[in-house]
Amino acid sequence: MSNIVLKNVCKSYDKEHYAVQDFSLEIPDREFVIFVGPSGCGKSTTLRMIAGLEEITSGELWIDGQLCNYVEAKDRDLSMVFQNYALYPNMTVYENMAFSLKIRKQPKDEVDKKVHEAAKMLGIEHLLDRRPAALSGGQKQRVAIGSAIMRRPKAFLMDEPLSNLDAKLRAQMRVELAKLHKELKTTVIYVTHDQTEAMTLGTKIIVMKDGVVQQADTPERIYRHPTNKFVAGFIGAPSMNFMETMVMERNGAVYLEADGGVTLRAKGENEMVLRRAYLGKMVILGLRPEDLQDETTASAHRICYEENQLKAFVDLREMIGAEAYLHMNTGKNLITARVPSEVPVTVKESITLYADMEKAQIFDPFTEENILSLPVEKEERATA
Ligand SMILES: Nc1ncnc2c1ncn2[C@@H]1O[C@H](COP(=O)(O)OP(=O)(O)OP(=O)(O)O)[C@@H](O)[C@H]1O
Repeated sequence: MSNIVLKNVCKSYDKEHYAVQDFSLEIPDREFVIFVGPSGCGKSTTLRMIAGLEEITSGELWIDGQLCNYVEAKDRDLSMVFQNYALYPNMTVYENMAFSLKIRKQPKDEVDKKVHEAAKMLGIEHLLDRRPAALSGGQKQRVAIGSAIMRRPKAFLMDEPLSNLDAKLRAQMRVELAKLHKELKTTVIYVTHDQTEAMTLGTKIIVMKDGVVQQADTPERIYRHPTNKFVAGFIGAPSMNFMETMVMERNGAVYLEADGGVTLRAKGENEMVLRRAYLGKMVILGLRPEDLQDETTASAHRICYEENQLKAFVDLREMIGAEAYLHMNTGKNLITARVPSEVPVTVKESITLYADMEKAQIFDPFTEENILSLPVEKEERATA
């Protein structure tokens, strides 16, 4: 069992800027936590502080109930996997994997058993006699992971372990890491800037920007209930569409009006909040590409109404396989829809799309916060 807690952890390298600011998080045992965010947002620094490779400027790090700020890296019982493999070039795969157990003076036959078990799990048994120079990138990464899992540490810390691999290998290793996590039943803290890795591997995702945590949540909630416009735009590919819209009330219903004659009716909790706080004001409407559908798909999803349709002109059609991305403009706004590739529309044609307004996200134009995350609304809904 291991439990890792960070309390208001800060890191500043130069006394003027914070690389990490006020980072608080509780990581229960067996969680697969992902730190994700753009380059320079503080992901690796946070991981390195947990590992003990970087000093904590202020705040507290607790591992299994022990304050660890000043505990040396080697005494924290954590195992780290780096992007650049960190293998000993003059040792064979077997020797690399056995190394951490040998220096702990474990019996030879036990070491041998563990190496073979891990090699089998990772599909590298046939490579045990080779040296790292004779391995491909994917094989080296498997060996690095194999070396890390020889011991059963309190947690595995992984810093972009798959970023040197090509797209196909990365996808394959992603699946293997997910399986490994299930088998090893150990906490993993994993740094990436790849949001597909974040969404598929994480049980919890921490989205960071400029050293500050923006949202710490499950992949589903990060995707469907982003706390602000940054998280909404960062997670999801193609990115969420954003449109500046004016909030209007007509015949008792609340509508969002954008340039180019776009008028969409607000639904659910969004409607409630817009009516109370935003009538006659601007807001930013966010719609994921898959929540803009052609007529046939919209009918199947029962979202085919006049009050949520918009006409757009197709600038580019990208064929992906089962789906196509339509890059369009509605006058002022550029938007992307993800539709079945059979939808018969080509470049320079216009198409009518239906927005699934139940799934729309709406952001305050000044704070860029999701209007459903505003404190006043939280209070009111909590007491409703
Ligand atoms: N040793 C250092 N000295 C000074 N500044 C540093 C040092 N290491 C990192 N930084 C700064 O701290 C900030 C966070 O860096 P960090 O490496 O944690 O970002 P990251 O999110 O992991 O980025 P990337 O995805 O590019 O690896 C950056 O502004 C970086 O320039």
